[in-house]
Amino acid sequence: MKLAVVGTGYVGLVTGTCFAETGNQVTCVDIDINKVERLRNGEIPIYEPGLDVLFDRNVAEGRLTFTTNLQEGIKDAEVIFLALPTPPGEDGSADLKYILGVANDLGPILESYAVIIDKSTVPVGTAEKVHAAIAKNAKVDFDVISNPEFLREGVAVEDFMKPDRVVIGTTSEKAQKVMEKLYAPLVRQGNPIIFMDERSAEMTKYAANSFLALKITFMNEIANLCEKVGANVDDIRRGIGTDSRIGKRFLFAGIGYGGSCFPKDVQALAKTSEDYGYDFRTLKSVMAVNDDQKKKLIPVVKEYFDGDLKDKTIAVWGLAFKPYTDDIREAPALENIKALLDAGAKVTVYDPEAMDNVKRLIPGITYCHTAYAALDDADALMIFTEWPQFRTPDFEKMGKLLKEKVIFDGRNLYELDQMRDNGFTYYSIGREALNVKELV
Ligand SMILES: NC(=O)c1ccc[n+]([C@@H]2O[C@H](COP(=O)([O-])OP(=O)(O)OC[C@H]3O[C@@H](n4cnc5c(N)ncnc54)[C@H](O)[C@@H]3O)[C@@H](O)[C@H]2O)c1
Ligand SMILES: O=c1ccn([C@@H]2O[C@H](COP(=O)(O)OP(=O)(O)O[C@H]3O[C@H](CO)[C@@H](O)[C@H](O)[C@H]3O)[C@@H](O)[C@H]2O)c(=O)[nH]1
Repeated sequence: MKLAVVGTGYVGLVTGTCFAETGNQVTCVDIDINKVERLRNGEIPIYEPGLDVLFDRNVAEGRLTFTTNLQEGIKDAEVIFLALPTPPGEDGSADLKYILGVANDLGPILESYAVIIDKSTVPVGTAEKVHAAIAKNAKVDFDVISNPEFLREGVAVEDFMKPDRVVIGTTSEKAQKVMEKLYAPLVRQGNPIIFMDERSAEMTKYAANSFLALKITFMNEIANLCEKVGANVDDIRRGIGTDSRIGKRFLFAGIGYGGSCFPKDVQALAKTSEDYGYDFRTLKSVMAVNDDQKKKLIPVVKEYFDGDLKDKTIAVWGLAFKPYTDDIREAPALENIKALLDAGAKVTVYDPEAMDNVKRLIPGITYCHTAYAALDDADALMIFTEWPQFRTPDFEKMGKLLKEKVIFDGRNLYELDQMRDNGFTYYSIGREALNVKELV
């Protein structure tokens, strides 16, 4: 099949590459000239494990090409994916200007029937809006359908190639047949394609992300309560996660959820609810609790240093919003680093992939080549991303480099006993009282 993918961010690039891998002819379109130039030169602008092998193969075999020209990109395409940004507008709703902008441009240049697919995360009713925008100037028949994407950054290729399910929102039988053919190679293991109407598919995506954000937030609140009552959230997680009705995944308490999706999608669903006159109380709580959770460790650090961080150097391990990505959108590390700087501290950081992205945003901090270099002469360590290389460090070396053997861990990387045995003062999330004076 001939496919066009408009937008070559995370989703567009993974969608294009994976569908080329399943034998389709794919042209990716982006307005960012530099990005298209880099892609044409064989350079992948994002860090995503496993993508490079598929990318190189499909470029080399001529199934994956790139252009900045929409008309050239969609020529003869039977399927056109819109994988464009939907950032939060000022009022929290998803901003549709990129999607509707491209939809307006598509009408006059469509030359034959095509299925136009909203791959971006878009609010209920968007397929109808995209249809109307194209129809204004279209001379040929077309369908607009919803096909939300559920991939996670860091494991995007696997999520895409072996999806738990594919959700397709369309009432057109013609479009349904095209989608069955396109997705056939990806649902071989028996995972279903679930067909529904466009509005339900659009809602499914927001419901999935909001439910996962709720699950994490609930565990973060259990963790906060554990600190008060003297219980350990790790045990609670094991104790409830083994109940198959609850499930083991997305129960890890920490420094709050971040990333390019959960924060904006929870906010957008809350805005949709407001627009339709529904008071979605759990969503409001999720947002408020997560905002507080992200800032949770700063008062603990301040109290440890008797309220004064001036002349203190805090080492930070982890900038990305989660491991295996260089994405720093809504990463808890950023807010915390700014709070440290505001309090007069110096900050030294290390992240295996995300430092270049942060350099553009936060000047005035020291970027180090290794995790240990960040500790040299620092007064304390804070951890914000659970990169595997942080899990089994050389504690003796850490103790020698740090001025004080104290760690504030937003990701619960280490066992409490292990840290006591190694002589560290160790604060984590939901495993013992965070009252500094009681612990020191
Ligand atoms: N990142 C994820 O893990 C993920 C997962 C599932 C769904 N989503 C959703 O998918 C959508 C895209 O997300 P993303 O993270 O890939 O976005 P992104 O910001 O990484 O990339 C979007 C791309 O679109 C390009 N673009 C903007 N306007 C354009 C235009 N007029 N023509 C062509 N290209 C244009 C940009 O240059 C950019 O390369 C969003 O709605 C997001 O919520 C993202
Ligand atoms: O038990 C957990 C699991 C995750 N997180 C945090 O939650 C955030 C999001 O993590 P994850 O869902 O793994 O990353 P994303 O790549 O943002 O993926 C989410 O957002 C995508 C964009 O919509 C969806 O496609 C995916 O299905 C959905 O998982 C990160 O800050 C994680 O640290 C926790 O705090 N505890």
